[in-house]
Amino acid sequence: MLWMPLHAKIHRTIRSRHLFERNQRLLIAVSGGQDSLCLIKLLLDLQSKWGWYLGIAHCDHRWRSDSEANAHHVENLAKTWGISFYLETANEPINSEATARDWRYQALCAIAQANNYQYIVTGHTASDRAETLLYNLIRGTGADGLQALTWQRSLTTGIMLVRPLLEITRSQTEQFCQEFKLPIWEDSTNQDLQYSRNRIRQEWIPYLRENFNPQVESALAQTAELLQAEVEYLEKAAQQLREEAMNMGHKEDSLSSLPSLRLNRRVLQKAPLALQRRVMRQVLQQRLTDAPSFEHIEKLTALIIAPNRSQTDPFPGGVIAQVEGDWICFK
Ligand SMILES: Nc1ncnc2c1ncn2[C@@H]1O[C@H](COP(=O)(O)OP(=O)(O)OP(=O)(O)O)[C@@H](O)[C@H]1O
Repeated sequence: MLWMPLHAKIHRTIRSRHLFERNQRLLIAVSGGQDSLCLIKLLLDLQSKWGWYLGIAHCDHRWRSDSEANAHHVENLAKTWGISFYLETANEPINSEATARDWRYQALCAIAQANNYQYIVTGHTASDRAETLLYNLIRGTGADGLQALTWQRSLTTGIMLVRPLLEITRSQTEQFCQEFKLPIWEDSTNQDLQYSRNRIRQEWIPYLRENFNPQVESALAQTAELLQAEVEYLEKAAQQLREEAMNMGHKEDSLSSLPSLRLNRRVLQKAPLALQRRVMRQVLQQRLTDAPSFEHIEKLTALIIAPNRSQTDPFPGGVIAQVEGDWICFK
């Protein structure tokens, strides 16, 4: 077998980041595009060293007219390689990117659960990470959005999503596919510039590459990597602070199943603004059905030093927060 630098790199990444152990069952999400083909070929070539059992899952969103042919194409590849193949087909065509993603992860989890896989593996690359970072930068998400795509994430109990290609760029996966003559299924919608994701990929990144930094994708992916560790650290610190601020403030509310909540202002006043904001966001995340907005978090954070009896406007769902001496109370 031809062993390329990419094989060695992925082998090292998997080992050093503890992405998988030996003899595990891995379900590989294969669209048929260059990234997931590169992924499955790399894992197949490493399979004997690690003793994995590999399966391929494909999701047919029925979005494109060639989607059924695409699914057959992936199925045939699985047959050629002698790997189990699982197909989920949407009941009706899904034509929005966000809905397609949600449905896809649900479908992949269902396949994994039914067939006893603990890992779902996708072909997201450093280029995807760079694009996600830029996309979230212009939406104003802060560090949490800029950490853009993590190596591992729990999807549901007992099932992890793992992305081993986060340090490999799209031009590397393309070159790898050419080298091994892997039959890439070209996704026609990737050319469609009505999707902001495609405009970032086809217009913004090339502009940055040509005018600012030839390695811009790796540079942005590296930024995401640094931010990931920082976000993790800050979230843990905020969680500890929240627990400290809630201490003794935790009393059962007889009218609701949620414990009524109060936060101690003296504890919060000693903390840096970065943690104050994170505590407030965590609290709101638990209380609101939608993700809390920047304004919601700022209003609540302002109560930490506001005069007694100050209060916020109602949050969606009607809850308000009010200062009662040393406490911020939620009603
Ligand atoms: N229809 C699908 N069926 C199975 N897995 C998918 C499907 N679409 C995407 N994935 C998985 O999600 C990853 C990221 O998907 P995304 O749509 O961002 O990229 P893509 O352009 O489809 O990537 P690729 O080059 O692998 O096709 C893919 O690498 C693949 O692992």
